[in-house]
Amino acid sequence: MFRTVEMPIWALVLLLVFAAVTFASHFLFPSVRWFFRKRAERLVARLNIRLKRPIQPFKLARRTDTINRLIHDPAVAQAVIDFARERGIPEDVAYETARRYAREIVPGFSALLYFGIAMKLARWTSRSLYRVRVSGEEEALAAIDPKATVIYVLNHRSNMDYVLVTWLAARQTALAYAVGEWARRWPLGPLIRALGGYFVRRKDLNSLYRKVLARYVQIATANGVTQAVFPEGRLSRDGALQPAKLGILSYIIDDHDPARDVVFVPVAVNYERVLEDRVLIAADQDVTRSVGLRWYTVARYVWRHAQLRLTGRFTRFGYAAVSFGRPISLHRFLWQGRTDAAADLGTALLERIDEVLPVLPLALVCEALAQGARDVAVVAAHLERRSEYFRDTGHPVYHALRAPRDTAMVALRMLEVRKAITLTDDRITIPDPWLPVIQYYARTLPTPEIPET
Ligand SMILES: CCCCCCCCCCCCCCCC(=O)SCCNC(=O)CCNC(=O)[C@H](O)C(C)(C)COP(=O)(O)OP(=O)(O)OC[C@H]1O[C@@H](n2cnc3c(N)ncnc32)[C@H](O)[C@@H]1OP(=O)(O)O
Ligand SMILES: O=P(O)(O)OC[C@H](O)CO
Repeated sequence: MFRTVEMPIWALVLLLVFAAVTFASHFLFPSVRWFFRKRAERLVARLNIRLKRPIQPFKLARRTDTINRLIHDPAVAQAVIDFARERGIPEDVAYETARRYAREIVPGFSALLYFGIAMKLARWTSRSLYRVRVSGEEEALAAIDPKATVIYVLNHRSNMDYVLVTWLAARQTALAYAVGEWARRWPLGPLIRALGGYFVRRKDLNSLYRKVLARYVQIATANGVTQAVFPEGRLSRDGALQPAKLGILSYIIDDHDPARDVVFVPVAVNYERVLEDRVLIAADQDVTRSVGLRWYTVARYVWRHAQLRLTGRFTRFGYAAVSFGRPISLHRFLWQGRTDAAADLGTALLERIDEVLPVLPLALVCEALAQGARDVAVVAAHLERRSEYFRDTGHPVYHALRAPRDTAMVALRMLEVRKAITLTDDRITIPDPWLPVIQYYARTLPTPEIPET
């Protein structure tokens, strides 16, 4: 018992490492986890007093519990059996596939990360890049039944959309986004999950995957989780609004329980400078239409941006405007009787986004240029006329300065800084490679009304 034992140093080190790991996993990690859990619970309790729409217990459940709940859902269990039969594979293999899908989809949520860090970062990023303007938020949200599940429905212009809108919504609630498979890569994947985003695949979908995704969306909706969806399903490549993808909307409709209404809040976003504009335009001209954004392109951009800031040469990218439209109550929408509710809802939501799409000076200037104006006075006259028109049709119209010529000049200077135009006295020249950019911004204006014949 008390005899001395000799052992090589490497074996002693190994022994100590094992002992340390065992100690940490049995005593330290649980208490550290418990410590953070307690802190998070206290934070959630405080937040839920302040937030208009408190964070739902479902969102705070442990990720493994939600995954188990999802794969033991009766509809998923049936889909597992059907999938196994369809593919001629054993049921336990199909079951494992369903579990893999559930693990891929289900998020966790860290209130500490979301409200403590991400929202501060989102506010700083939004404000330091843009002059942020918001309209219609109070009116849109005031009349919504507090028991209803709210789904924010946004047009997709830029990766800034969710940064901006999540920060703006943080006074009301935490948003859970449907996030494309592009963000599954490390380190984005775990980060987005911890911010409550659930992953969706946009291609290679099979019946089992669809069922797992559909049930996740339905269970979250039934449990009151406030969500955010980009119905266009991807970034607009040409600046115009795209037709709605109906997947998520149809899942929500299919499981609608009149006892808990679902209210869709249209949110329209526009920028005077979309950070990815040229990448999107290039994607629009590519056969695959995929965005060729590489990490080193982003790193180079961030580096140049940092240089501009450090040398005090950075000026903000003009306006970023967010506007809230008229909400749609699903209960009332379905009550009106529909043959294709998903298609009708998708169209109605995009129309309501279009209805409140913010009108920014740079877009009006680009519209004039795209129509052939090459003189500052003509551009200014166009801006004045079109601003009035859009104001009359109920769109939020933003002007930095009152005089149309001054407003037009601010936008023209922004284009000049990018070398998208040259200004000689009052004459404007557009180098050919920049024409698509001018047309892109012109298309960010609300959809022109089709004249009656
Ligand atoms: C600095 C600090 C930052 C802080 C910040 C914090 C925020 C931290 C979060 C990050 C946030 C990131 C945010 C990323 C933003 C994106 O990644 S956007 C891209 C991902 N999101 C989306 O795509 C959402 C909208 N998309 C959908 O709903 C898609 O439809 C789906 C679900 C992905 C499926 O894809 P799909 O197959 O292309 O879908 P679709 O053609 O619409 O049809 C699917 C189903 O719809 C149904 N359907 C279709 N048409 C109809 C119809 N007419 N009637 C009835 N049903 C129909 C059917 O059930 C159909 O299934 P089948 O019966 O054919 O099998
Ligand atoms: O536009 P995509 O298809 O590249 O999807 C990327 C995401 O929508 C960006 O948020």
